[in-house]
Amino acid sequence: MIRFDAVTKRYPDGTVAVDELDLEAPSGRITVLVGPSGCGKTTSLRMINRMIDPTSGTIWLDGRATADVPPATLRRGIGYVIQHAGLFPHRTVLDNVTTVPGLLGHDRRTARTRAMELLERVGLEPRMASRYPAQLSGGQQQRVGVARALAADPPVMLMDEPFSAVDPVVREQLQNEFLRLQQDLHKTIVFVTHDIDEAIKLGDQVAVLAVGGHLAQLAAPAELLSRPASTFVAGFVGRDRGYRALGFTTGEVALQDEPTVRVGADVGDARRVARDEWVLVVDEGGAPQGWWLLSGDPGGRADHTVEAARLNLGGTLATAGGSLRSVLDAALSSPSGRGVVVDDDGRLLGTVTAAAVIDRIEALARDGRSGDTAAAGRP
Ligand SMILES: Nc1ncnc2c1ncn2[C@@H]1O[C@H](COP(=O)(O)OP(=O)(O)OP(=O)(O)O)[C@@H](O)[C@H]1O
Repeated sequence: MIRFDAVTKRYPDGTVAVDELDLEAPSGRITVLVGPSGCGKTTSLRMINRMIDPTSGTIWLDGRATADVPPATLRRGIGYVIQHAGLFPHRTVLDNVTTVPGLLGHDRRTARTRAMELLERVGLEPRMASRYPAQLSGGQQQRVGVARALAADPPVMLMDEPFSAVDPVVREQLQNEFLRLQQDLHKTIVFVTHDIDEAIKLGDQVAVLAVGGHLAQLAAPAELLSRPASTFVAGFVGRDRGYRALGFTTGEVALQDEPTVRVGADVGDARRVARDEWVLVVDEGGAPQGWWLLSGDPGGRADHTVEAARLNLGGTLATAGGSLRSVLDAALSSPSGRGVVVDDDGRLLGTVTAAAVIDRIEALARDGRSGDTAAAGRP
């Protein structure tokens, strides 16, 4: 665990970047520091590995005051990833990873094998190993940065805006892979971002800092969205937070039976079972394939069967036990107005209307709770 105890950083010019900060980052979890530009996120992060020393206060790492540990020793147990990855431009990808201090003590072959494993782990193909950083995309460079930080297998990782320099699609991929990696590795991570959506997606807990290095709120993402502690946090957390909070809320919504036909069925059969002009079409295994519009059927066609090519694929699928946000989205995006809910194997369980989801949300709100806001839940 990392603990900030009344930590203040005043720079020589008098700027107070961090002011009496008290904060705990639990072991094995992701703590995100988020806040507007200049609120002291980077300063706080760099005080953990002593790139910056606090003016006053103490930072504890697993019960030891970091001020008592020589910086080089401290940093062996702390990986550090920054924006643009900070790779050595004149070294290959492989050399960038093998030359970190944690691997230096090993013989060349061991270091190389470990580096190749790490590159694979972060999703890079072996052929990338001989390239130079400039020959990689921004996203690939960030992956190398993560691999390098993991090289010494440090229990702690500090990450300063590691995914900010890439486009939104790559960014989302990197975030998802990072979460998958953390499920295996259980590192103690302190992650800095200015992007509240990234904070909410990645953090087990989120610390919102205000300019001057004050802690405005420390809470799990769902709590931050549903109960911002001040107008500053509410403003920072931003619009749509009621809807986004649903991403952390699970709750049983009663499903209705949905009549279905198979791909290739006779349109007459579809008409017989249909509840309205939309019929849900499933495959042999009962997995939903799309919706068939009866009134859109030209009639009198020779084949006159339900064809896969003419299905409406507009609706998203929700998984039973998923968030109410995903169920509501399935309902709102369905051409029939009925959201399709499937089991973990993708087989149809039933459908649900947006009205039913809203009723459920209102009932939960009436009960004064926000469903099972699991700390581990992700939107
Ligand atoms: N070496 C320095 N000397 C003087 N002031 C500094 C120094 N480094 C940072 N600051 C100031 O300390 C405050 C906090 O800076 P810091 O970089 O920690 O903020 P940040 O939240 O990470 O900002 P950003 O999101 O813009 O990177 C800012 O007002 C900054 O100008």
